Amino acid sequence: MVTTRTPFIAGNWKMNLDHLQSIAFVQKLAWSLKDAKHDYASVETAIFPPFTDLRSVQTLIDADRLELSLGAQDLSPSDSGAYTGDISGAFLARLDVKYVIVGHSERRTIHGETDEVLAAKVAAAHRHGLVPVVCVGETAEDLEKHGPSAVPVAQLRAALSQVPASAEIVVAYEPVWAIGSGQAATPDQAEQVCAALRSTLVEVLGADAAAATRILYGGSVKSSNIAAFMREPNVDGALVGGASLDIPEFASIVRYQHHVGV
Ligand SMILES: O=C[C@H](O)COP(=O)(O)O
Repeated sequence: MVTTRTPFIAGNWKMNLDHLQSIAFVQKLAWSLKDAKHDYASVETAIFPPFTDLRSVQTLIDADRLELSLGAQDLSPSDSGAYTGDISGAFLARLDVKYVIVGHSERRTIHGETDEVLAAKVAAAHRHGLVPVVCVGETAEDLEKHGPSAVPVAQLRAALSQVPASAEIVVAYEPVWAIGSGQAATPDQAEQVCAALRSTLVEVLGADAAAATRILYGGSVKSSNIAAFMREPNVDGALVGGASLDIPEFASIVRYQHHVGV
């Protein structure tokens, strides 16, 4: 079976840009991509603003018919009730949010999220028709002790424990040591782990679902290294943090197909 996976470039704003800044930012990004005649069909482009920006950004996307996909940075494993500070997948779905990041290493380390919580969040996303972007990745210590693939593969298995083969997911391989460090993995390193993650998808979800699932690399992605990652057969896109907050830089990442030598 031949499956073509649409490349996916996602900007995770983390806790940056308030709701007013987000409007100006999205307008400028859209103009920049329009000026460059970006073909959204050839590279799906998504942004993941903070929760408080989602309504403003969704209204803008809707009013200006922008082809940007909207994502949220997290969701509650529960649907409603006494969970102070949590945001339900049902609320996100009402705002036309399509994707939701789960298991980002910053949630795992700062908020102590376990693989069990992550699996429950993946299930909650699917209950509300959201596509979870499941983040996995090893720390520098994991890398030294267990090699590159063991921890990301174990995290993926745990996250998939409640996923039916028919449900769409996106996987993001983000080595923790590469996030925000300026020291990206090499394309070879990324490919090695992404290939192991795809084999895991084959085992757990079956060959067809695995072939259709997009696997992203994340960790110090910039306009100068994106094209090399995208040449790898098992890397289908990128989850971009810091560089997604710089409009010319993010627009250049999104338009990697036009870089010289690609
Ligand atoms: O979600 C994005 C990642 O944490 C990567 O962040 P970074 O591009 O700033 O290294």
